[in-house]
Amino acid sequence: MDSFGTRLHAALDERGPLCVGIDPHSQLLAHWGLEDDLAGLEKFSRTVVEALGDRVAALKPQSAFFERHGSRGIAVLESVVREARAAGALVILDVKRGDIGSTMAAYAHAYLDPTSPLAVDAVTVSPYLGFGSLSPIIDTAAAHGGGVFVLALTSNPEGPQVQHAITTEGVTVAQTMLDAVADLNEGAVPLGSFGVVVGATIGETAHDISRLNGPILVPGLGTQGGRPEDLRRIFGESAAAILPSYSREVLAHGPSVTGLRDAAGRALEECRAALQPNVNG
Ligand SMILES: O=c1ccn([C@@H]2O[C@H](COP(=O)(O)O)[C@@H](O)[C@H]2O)c(=O)[nH]1
Repeated sequence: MDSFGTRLHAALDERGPLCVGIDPHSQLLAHWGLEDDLAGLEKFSRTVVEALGDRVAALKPQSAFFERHGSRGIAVLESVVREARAAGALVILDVKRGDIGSTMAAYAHAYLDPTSPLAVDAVTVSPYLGFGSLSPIIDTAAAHGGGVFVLALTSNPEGPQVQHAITTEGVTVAQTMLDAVADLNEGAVPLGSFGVVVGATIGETAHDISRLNGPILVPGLGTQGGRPEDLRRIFGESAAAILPSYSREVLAHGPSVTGLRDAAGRALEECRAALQPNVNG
């Protein structure tokens, strides 16, 4: 199998820069006229896959909203992942795992070993037990063509307390993570499989992402206040492998399949326009 970086590069070319999150919030289930139960969870998630699985580059189920329904919620997540991948979307499981290395090896098996029932294309991980603790999941991704997105500069207002802290090397914690991911991607063509998460809400920061050679997953758009225009301002020339991600902003247009497709189409066109190279310099 091609590497995740290669598959994502092709998906961005073919389908454009958009990831849609599958976040079955109780409020969204109610808005769709569904009960906050297993049947509601299943109907909601399957409708998103039916509407968008054949057209967006990536779908990003948020594991928490499935976990809250217990083991049967996880079973729904398994089938949603299978259906989304069969429809041609890459699946990024937003699960933000981070633990000691030996436990990370078990998470790696759960999400990135193709023999696992919950195998996906890529996962989000938290590096705040130290970047080295991620080695087992990075190795598993490399062995099986999977991807890993490392939290660097998150979209929530509390993030800078940790991520902007200055390390003993005199750079921010976030810059340390950005540099460590860049090292993993060195020389990868057309795109490395190791990405970072950088929120669209981070505003002006002096972080350098230019060496990354990997994808940047960008949540925080729409409901959290980030706008497509922020993408070029934040990423500048590193805008080549940006994967903007919307959840509630698009999901609020269901349960109509057409409503979801139209909302995703608008988001895609706005992001595409914002990421277009500025020919006038
Ligand atoms: O920095 C981060 C990392 C992850 N997220 C996740 O993305 C979605 C955002 O949902 P919206 O409805 O588009 O606000 C959600 O699953 C978060 O857990 C993030 O927001 N910020």
